[in-house]
Amino acid sequence: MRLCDEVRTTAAATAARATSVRVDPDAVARVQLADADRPQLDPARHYLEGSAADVATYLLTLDTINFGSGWFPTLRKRPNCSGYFTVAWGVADRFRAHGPWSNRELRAMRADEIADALGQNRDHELMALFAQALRQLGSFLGERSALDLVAQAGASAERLAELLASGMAAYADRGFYKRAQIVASDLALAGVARFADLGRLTIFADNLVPHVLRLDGVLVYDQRLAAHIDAERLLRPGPQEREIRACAVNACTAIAARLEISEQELDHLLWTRGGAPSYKAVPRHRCRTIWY
Ligand SMILES: Nc1nc2c(c(CN[C@H]3C=C[C@H](O)[C@@H]3O)cn2[C@@H]2O[C@H](COP(=O)(O)O)[C@@H](O)[C@H]2O)c(=O)[nH]1
Repeated sequence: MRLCDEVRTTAAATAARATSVRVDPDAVARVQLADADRPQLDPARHYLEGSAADVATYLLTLDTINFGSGWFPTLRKRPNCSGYFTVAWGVADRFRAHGPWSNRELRAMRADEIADALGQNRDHELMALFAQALRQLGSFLGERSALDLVAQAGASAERLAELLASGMAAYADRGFYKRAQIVASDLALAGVARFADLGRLTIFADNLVPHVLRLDGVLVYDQRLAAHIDAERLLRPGPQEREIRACAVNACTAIAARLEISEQELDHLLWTRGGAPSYKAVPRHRCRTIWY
């Protein structure tokens, strides 16, 4: 089964038997999106000014460590930056100062080096996970560049996601493949790759999009789960956080179809909406995982 079909099938099955989360069909029908500008990458907090090859390497490097939301409250953030933007900006500044890490340097990546680049404590456990994921990327690439990998995917975002998910345990987010899918989306947003099938992608199931859907009434959490999250207690990886992500994927397939936009575009609109103060004021679920 193709990757995007696996995600949709898994999400529909998980949502159908979910016991802690349900999708409110009336709220699905009411979702409206402001005419937010088209998805774009912030050019200050992302490295977009280099050659297409270096920007592609930057985004593949960044999306390999585009996780850790369960630890973000413990990260040292840059001013006015969320956890993700702190990481994105830190990697961008490393590329501006020293250029990309070579594949050989990725294979030798240590927690100390990535922690220093991101301005974090060297003994932070997320830095060890980032280093491990980057070492995997260096081994997976071998002597290939990011653009070599894109060429191998033959203008297919789904094929690129499949190459990543089958090539690295760090991308094998079974049933969701959030980071494997977002790589193609980010490469396309940066204009360094073109894909004919971005419409095949699902949303990128993280913790922010479901949070926006919850506050907009689309996802309804049972009382115990809601109380756990509102108390800012960590959610263990497992059935409940998978139900949250699966119901978000499932709901967004329906919302995107109704609004006649792609799930990739819907994801960005909802994710961007999640950056608003009213959404940030309410706790979202925190799960310490390498998937998001
Ligand atoms: N669904 C979805 N999840 C996304 C992104 C992005 C960034 N995408 C870039 C592309 C275009 C935009 O302009 C962004 O610059 C990060 N994340 C996830 O969010 C979480 C962090 O959140 P916070 O704690 O607030 O930093 C974390 O799990 C991270 O993995 C996205 O687009 N969609």
